[in-house]
Amino acid sequence: MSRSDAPETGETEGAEETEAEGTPSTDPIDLVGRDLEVGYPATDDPVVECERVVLPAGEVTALVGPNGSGKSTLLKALSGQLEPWGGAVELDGEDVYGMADKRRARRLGLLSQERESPGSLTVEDLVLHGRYPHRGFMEAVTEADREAVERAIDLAGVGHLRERELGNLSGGQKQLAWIAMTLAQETDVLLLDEPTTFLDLRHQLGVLETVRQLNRERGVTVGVVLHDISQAARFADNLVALRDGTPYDWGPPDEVVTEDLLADVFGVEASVGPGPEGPTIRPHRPLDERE
Ligand SMILES: Nc1ncnc2c1ncn2[C@@H]1O[C@H](COP(=O)(O)OP(=O)(O)OP(=O)(O)O)[C@@H](O)[C@H]1O
Repeated sequence: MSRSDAPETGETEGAEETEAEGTPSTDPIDLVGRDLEVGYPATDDPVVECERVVLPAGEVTALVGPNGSGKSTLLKALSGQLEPWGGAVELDGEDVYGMADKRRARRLGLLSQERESPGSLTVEDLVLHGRYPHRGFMEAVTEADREAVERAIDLAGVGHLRERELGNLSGGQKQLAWIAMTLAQETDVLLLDEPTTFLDLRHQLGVLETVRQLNRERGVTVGVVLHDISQAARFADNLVALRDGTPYDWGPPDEVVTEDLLADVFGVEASVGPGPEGPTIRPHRPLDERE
């Protein structure tokens, strides 16, 4: 990793837990991975190896890299959903894999790419699933749950779909419903794996603006996998660029997005120049002139 000092910014390692169990914190919280080795039952070797990665407190960090570079795997490991073979993940100094499941789910929300739910479930019922960490499967829905569901439905803009069954929705509509479910968890940390997949441009921008709003107004720490590096550079405070399961570089987009990165990580020859909202990437040859 070439920028070992950058993510130290804002880290509050070992800070004392001040909030009541499970209550969303108002203080931003760092999520840190150390000496991670992450693999799957079907893999002989780890597919992600990472000495150190930090999602700085109260900031938005985008994970970028080519297909298969380990972005989803790293995000799952950081979320507490895929226990690393080696190393540790800590949230504000607390071992994420040592937390009780309910506590972890109240603090870390993951929008995964792997989603399963009965097609007969309505959008509103799906969003209510996001409240289970707060009330347990057997407990009655409270007024607080109802209010959180309404907030999440409103933020994701799926009010008009609330009675619709998932099985009858388009890919983009389903995506928004899953985003609403994740938002209903109301966690300190929000981890989103390709939240803009299936969405048209208006909804892509809407989802990213909503995430930014939660970050700005509630101090939510965000980790997000985005495929469009230009969009990631405009949107995020920090980028982590992965190559072959290992961070190649990390830091502010202006520093990370370089011609070397595009060549070494993405295999693309392009020039990078300053732009009004972040680096501008111009491929050396238009796509239609390539072989
Ligand atoms: N469930 C699994 N079992 C075995 N190997 C897996 C599993 N999921 C992912 N992998 C492997 O782990 C590596 C990293 O995959 P991962 O999905 O994390 O990459 P990614 O950067 O998110 O890719 P993409 O951009 O295509 O979504 C790949 O080689 C992939 O084949």
